Amino acid sequence: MKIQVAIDLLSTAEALELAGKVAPYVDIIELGTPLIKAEGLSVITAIKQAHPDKTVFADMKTMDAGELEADIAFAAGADLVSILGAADNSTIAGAVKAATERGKGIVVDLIGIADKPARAREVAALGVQFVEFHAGLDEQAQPGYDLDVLLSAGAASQVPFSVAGGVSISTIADVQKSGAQVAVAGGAIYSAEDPAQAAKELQAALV
Ligand SMILES: O=C([C@H](O)CO)[C@H](O)[C@H](O)COP(=O)(O)O
Repeated sequence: MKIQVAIDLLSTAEALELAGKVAPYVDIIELGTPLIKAEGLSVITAIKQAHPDKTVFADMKTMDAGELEADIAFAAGADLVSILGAADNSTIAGAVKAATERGKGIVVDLIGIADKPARAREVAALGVQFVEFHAGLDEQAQPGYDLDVLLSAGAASQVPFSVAGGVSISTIADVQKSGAQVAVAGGAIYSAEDPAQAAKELQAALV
């Protein structure tokens, strides 16, 4: 299983600093949606230039104009771009077209989707790289939030998937057991006192 650090900070300088600390322990560096909105596509270019050996994930969360939005993120240096699972199939197909032309990949984010396994199977058939079983920061903050629900849904989907929703050192083993290809960790790394150590421990917890 790969580890993806989600950088939900708000400046390119902070993102570069964090990525520099944690890069040795992660496979994928994700530029979070708030970061891209705050800094623009230039943050993608800055991170890719600093870490050309890493997979750079632009969390665009695109809902429309899939081909156009994916293409501008790829042109800026992204290797993977997220499109929302709530988008029309034509939006996802357009993004996949852009990815295919550039030799890159699309990840569909199932945030807000009720029947995640069913939608995962639909979008997998459109040629996406993998599907993200995701509970966003607001959903995680609600009483009774349970990561296990996401893990069960991912396992039931029978398509390549990632998991994002407050993954931490206490849950990463369960994420791996669920069969996920990628564990996404944001706050567990960027909010840690020592982000490099936190990322190292996540990596060390993998079997
Ligand atoms: O995608 C995310 C969220 O929508 C804000 O951009 C997070 O990066 C994702 O939820 C992972 O972060 P954590 O839940 O803090 O691990």
